[in-house]
Amino acid sequence: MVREPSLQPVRRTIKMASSSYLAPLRRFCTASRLRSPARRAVHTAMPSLDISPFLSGGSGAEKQRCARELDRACRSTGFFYLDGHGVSEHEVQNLHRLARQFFALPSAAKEAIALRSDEDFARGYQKLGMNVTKNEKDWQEAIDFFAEAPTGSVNLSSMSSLQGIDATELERVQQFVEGRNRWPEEPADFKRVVEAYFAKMATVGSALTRAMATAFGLPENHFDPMMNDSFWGARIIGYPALPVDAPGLSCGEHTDYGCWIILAQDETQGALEAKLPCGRWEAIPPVPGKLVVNLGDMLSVWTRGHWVATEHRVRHTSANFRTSVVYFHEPNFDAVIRPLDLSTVPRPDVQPGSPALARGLAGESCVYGEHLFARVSQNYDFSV
Ligand SMILES: O=C(O)CCC(=O)C(=O)O
Ligand SMILES: [Fe+2]
Repeated sequence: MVREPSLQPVRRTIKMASSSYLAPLRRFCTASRLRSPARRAVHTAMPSLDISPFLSGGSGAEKQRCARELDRACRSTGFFYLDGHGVSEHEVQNLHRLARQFFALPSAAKEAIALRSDEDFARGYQKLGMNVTKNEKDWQEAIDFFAEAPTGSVNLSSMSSLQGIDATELERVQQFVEGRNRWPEEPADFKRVVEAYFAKMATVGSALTRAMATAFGLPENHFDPMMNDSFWGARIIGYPALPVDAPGLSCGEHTDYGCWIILAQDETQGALEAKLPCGRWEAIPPVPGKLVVNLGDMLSVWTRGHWVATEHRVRHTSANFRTSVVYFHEPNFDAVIRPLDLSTVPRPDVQPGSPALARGLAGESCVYGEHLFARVSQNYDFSV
């Protein structure tokens, strides 16, 4: 017999937070302000989580502890370091080596896999200035990847905002969903290594999702129907130093769109920054052996903002060429996301960012693909 998920523990957890959600955030901001600058330089105020209980068969007690820690981190900072993820430091360094080799190629070789406005407009290489955040050019180049949905496998008719749109626009969504990734021929082992890394990230993302279900007192597989065909995304990003007179940033202030964003930074210090609940920007330095995780907008919908999709940005001002490999573990494209508990008071300061997200936060259904498509469509400037 399939047991109906009990929402009781969820209600309890979320209600407690809704009445006093600012308290842990205030504590966090005060505590991190009190740290000495020297301590902050080598360490960081961000929490750490060991996900291994959910990746490699931990005991019930270990999983409960991990889920509690996850809940705490997601309510306070919305950013945390990840241990026990199964990726060695050697693998991460190898990724960065390949990324640096790719970005060092002559532009013709990189343009051979350019992202194209007449194809799916979202997969492939973007030269410097092509990526845009909030209408400002980002000082970065990148290769973007998405899941490759088999033809006809995604149910676009479930997307309410698509019902009134014209055929051309619908065709664009279809092209986006069913597009194919563009892999460079050089470096020769790029595709093999990167695909293997993405496959590992998919298992890490699933483990985080099982931990989330446990944190809410739900069966571990509760989110499977919405996440079992993840429309994942990934970016391999190269950042030259940000010129002092650049109009934008290396990557402008934003929240990410889906669920779990898993970041492998290179060794550059002080580039990635997250906005703490008190409004202060905090550097997220790389820590050897650890990955960084932040939360996307759909986790905000499920929890009505009590798990924080934290704003972040990159300001890479030192002279080296920085690389970062970002994996987005996301819901299925046509997944319907609704708050887990409609009696929870939404957190008042969450910015909707798209009509679909606004509906989700208000408790109506929000189809992930609608939100994603709305946000991704604003990300590129094809005129450069
Ligand atoms: O470069 C980084 O470390 C983060 C980039 C980022 O936030 C993004 O691509 O969404
Ligand atoms: Fe991001």
